[in-house]
Amino acid sequence: MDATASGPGEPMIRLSGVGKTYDDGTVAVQEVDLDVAAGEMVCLVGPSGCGKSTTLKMINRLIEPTTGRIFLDGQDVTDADPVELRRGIGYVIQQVGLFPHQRIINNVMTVPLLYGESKATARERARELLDTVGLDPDQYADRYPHQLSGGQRQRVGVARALAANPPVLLMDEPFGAVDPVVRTRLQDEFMRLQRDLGKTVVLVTHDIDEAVRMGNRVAIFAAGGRLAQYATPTELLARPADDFVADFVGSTRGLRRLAVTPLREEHLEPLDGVTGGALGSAIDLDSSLEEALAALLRDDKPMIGVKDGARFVGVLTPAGVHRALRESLR
Ligand SMILES: Nc1ncnc2c1ncn2[C@@H]1O[C@H](COP(=O)(O)OP(=O)(O)OP(=O)(O)O)[C@@H](O)[C@H]1O
Repeated sequence: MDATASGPGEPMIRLSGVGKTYDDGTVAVQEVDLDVAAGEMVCLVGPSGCGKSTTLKMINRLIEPTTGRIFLDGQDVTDADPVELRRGIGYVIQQVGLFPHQRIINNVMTVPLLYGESKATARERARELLDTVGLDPDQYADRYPHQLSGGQRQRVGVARALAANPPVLLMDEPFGAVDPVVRTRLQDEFMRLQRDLGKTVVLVTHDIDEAVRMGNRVAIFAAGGRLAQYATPTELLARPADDFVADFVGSTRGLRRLAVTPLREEHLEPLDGVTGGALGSAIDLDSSLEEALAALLRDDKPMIGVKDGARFVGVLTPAGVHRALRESLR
């Protein structure tokens, strides 16, 4: 296949044989091939030092690859001007990198101002973006970074990365510095935002749960910068490519599969003839299998009712959960 061909169906990001050997001889990334479709969220995951950040930073040329080529929307960017390139790619890092002595609004306005917007337009845009990431501009715009919680600062980082309206966002451990509860909430919010805005996202994490929860596809890196597997969460958990991946996703990967497998109407049984006493409290059809199984166990009933909005659509039994898991791979 001609990797330079552009056109419909072309990936938004393509890494073709991209590798990095640092000057001291460290092979951080072996030759990696990786396509990311437009609007897709891809998570790079793996143990410490396996080359995830290096791979991410090669996409916006903060680090120069030593081999291979990188295509953005069909264009070879390996020789592009790195500064120009970075303007079209949002970048979010764990430490957020806000200017400590500037108010939140000014931190976000930096980017539209850089693009030559007037102060008034930049301010308006920054306020909209704060609102988009769930921070009330009336309350937060005039604060300084140290007057915000870690999770709030992280949202400002996302707002600033969105300010140039880039089609692509790169995120390096964006939710790493916050506690687990805030982390889950930020993950949920960000997934909703990404779906709404249709951004193409590459996100680095060392947390396999975060990766399979958020990624449409997940790239698992192994020591020495080897791409061990690139697959959907369901494929990855059900069919690890090798022992390293199997070990990394863990012996409880069956449970992880429950979290990433949606419930479907075809896995339900009809309501007919079911007496109220056999039925646990109802769950929504858009639940994951994990939520469904948790509800079954909680109610200690042989089956649970499933609703689509206000309408009962059937009952789920443990056998239905099992069938759903098996069929999720077809
Ligand atoms: N400037 C550098 N010079 C030499 N080696 C480097 C340099 N930067 C990173 N490395 C090495 O390259 C390898 C990959 O580093 P990288 O930061 O990409 O890993 P990572 O998977 O993101 O790790 P972590 O999860 O710990 O952040 C590591 O062995 C690291 O020590």
